[in-house]
Amino acid sequence: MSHHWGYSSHDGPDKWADHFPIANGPRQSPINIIPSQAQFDSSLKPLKIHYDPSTSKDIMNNGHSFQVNFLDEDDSTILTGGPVTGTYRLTQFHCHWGASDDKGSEHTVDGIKYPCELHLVHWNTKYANFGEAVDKPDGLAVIGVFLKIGSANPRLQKVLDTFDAIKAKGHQTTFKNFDPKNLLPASLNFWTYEGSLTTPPLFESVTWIVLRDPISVSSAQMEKFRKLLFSSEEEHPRCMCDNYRPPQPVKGRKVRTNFK
Ligand SMILES: NS(=O)(=O)/N=C1/NCCS1
Ligand SMILES: [Zn+2]
Repeated sequence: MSHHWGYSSHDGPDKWADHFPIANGPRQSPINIIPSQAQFDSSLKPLKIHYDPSTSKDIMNNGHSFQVNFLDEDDSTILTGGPVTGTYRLTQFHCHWGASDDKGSEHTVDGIKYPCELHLVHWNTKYANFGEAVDKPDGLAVIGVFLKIGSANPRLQKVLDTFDAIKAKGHQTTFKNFDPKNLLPASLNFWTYEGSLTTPPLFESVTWIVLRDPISVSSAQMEKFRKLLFSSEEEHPRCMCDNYRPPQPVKGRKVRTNFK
């Protein structure tokens, strides 16, 4: 039975352990990244990202975030290299953000919160599909990209333009020929560590690849994220914001980097 969870005081991150005890596990995400304590690892290979825009399918409001879904029946849109072994297929991307520009990211850097964090979710093709991979220790690889307040980002605009159509929970609309590679910063310098989903069921199945450099987003664009709703059309409207989990205990884990 799927347990209801959310981000408010009665069903938010502080309550998740009630139904998902792994919330207090040894490799939970997100974490606060401390660059001075991260270790350069020369054995890390360059991150290889091959995304085919024709695999983008639709965009939906799942009541926790917006989510862009991809066709993942073949190796058209994949991640290889970096910290991962083998081939991981992109299945979806989504974001986490705050009610104001001073918070919203899940990972933090030296305690700094960004207003938004993008997650590109990939699953290991050694497993048959996402559902098989999602709870395996090497099942997923998620690329995290920080968004920083600055000039409006034209590459986000196609996503933002769908928000009126997916305002309420459960709404979905087609979203074709979108290339998520355009949402990545110029540099693929990253921090990597072994972690978990940051939303229930919080499986400890994610190799995190957090890019060092942010992409830009304007305050006006952030205001459009905040017009989305956690609630369905029948419910009292609740603004979709502060849908982020705060940093979790590192518990001795090492964070590696591919840059000095
Ligand atoms: N935020 S997250 O990407 O770690 N959480 C997820 N839950 C299901 C697929 S990705
Ligand atoms: Zn996420």
